[in-house]
Amino acid sequence: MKIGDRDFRSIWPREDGVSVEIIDQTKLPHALEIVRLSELDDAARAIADMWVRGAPLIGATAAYGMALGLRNDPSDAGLASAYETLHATRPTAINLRWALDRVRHVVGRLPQQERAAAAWRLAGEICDDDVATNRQIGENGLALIEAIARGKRPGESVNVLTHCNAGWLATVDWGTATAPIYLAHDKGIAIHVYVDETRPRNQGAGLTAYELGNHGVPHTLIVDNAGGHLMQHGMVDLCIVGSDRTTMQGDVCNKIGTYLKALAARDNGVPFYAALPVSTVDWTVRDGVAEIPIEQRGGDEVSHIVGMSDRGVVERVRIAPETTPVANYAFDVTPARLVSGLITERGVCEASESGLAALFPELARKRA
Ligand SMILES: CSC[C@@H](O)[C@@H](O)C(=O)COP(=O)(O)O
Repeated sequence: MKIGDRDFRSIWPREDGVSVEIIDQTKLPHALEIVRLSELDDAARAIADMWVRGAPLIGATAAYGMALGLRNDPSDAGLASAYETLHATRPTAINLRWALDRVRHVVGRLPQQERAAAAWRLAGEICDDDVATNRQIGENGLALIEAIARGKRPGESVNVLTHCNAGWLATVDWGTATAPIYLAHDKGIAIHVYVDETRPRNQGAGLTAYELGNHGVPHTLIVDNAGGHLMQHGMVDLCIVGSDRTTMQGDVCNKIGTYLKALAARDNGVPFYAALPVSTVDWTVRDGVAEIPIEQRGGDEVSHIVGMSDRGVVERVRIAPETTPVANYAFDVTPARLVSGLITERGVCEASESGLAALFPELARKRA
């Protein structure tokens, strides 16, 4: 996707063939800073400190991290240690484990001298596949938007609400929740997006609004608590969110606050979809509420806000008393019963075990 005149992916290999570059997303939307990752620890830090974030991009970065680690130590111990270092960075997004398992499975069988190059090639394939997958998710989700657009009067927009950033910055390109939006907009369908700010890290305000703005998609930033009100007043036609881990029965784990949007959507008859690649499905987990580990992050993210002052300086300010105890749950689980459907690369299915199994029989069978 474009930033200004330049086409970007969210991660790309450098021509030197020994390092990758990423956009430091903690600096957006105020500054576009590109960071080079040359070592395993660089990749681990980029994920843990959320220079890169979003489930598919975490996986892609981890795959490159394995290649960088194996370059220094291709032994079995080096492979295991790279896996563990990267796996420990963030607990909830399953794409991390998916990418690490894939690399370990492929390179673990190779002679040590071939491992780093093979991991590097595989990381590139994971990135390319992610782009194609998201584009396909976009095509499949586009049909939902087109169906709503057909019922609109001339000049009326389809209003979509999204939470957090499941855009191209969360993937390698296109995004999951945003891919259908970008395709609809590019096709000339009048579409408008309500963007939840997504406290505490404000990925909606800082990243989704930035992306949509760069692509020329009409959008409005709202506070996290506004969604229910908008839905009550018929201002939202469709909710589309991403997912960090979806269980085999269709429970959707995503950024904290997603569940409340789904409840409001159900109460107001608004369709609520999650868009995700199959790499986000955890076939080992059935009940998301009981089984998915929810990341808890530092209290500073809640007790402070970061933004650019009118003087053009990025500042961090406290909004709660110094002694106030803080809890910072980063994700929640929306039970499948509240999800209208899952938009995947193979089509849209019911959020249920049978729905997922119908689209991905080979994976459902393997895990049964
Ligand atoms: C297309 S990715 C979907 C999710 O990863 C996204 O909605 C999300 O919750 C990201 O959380 P983050 O904590 O910014 O990594």
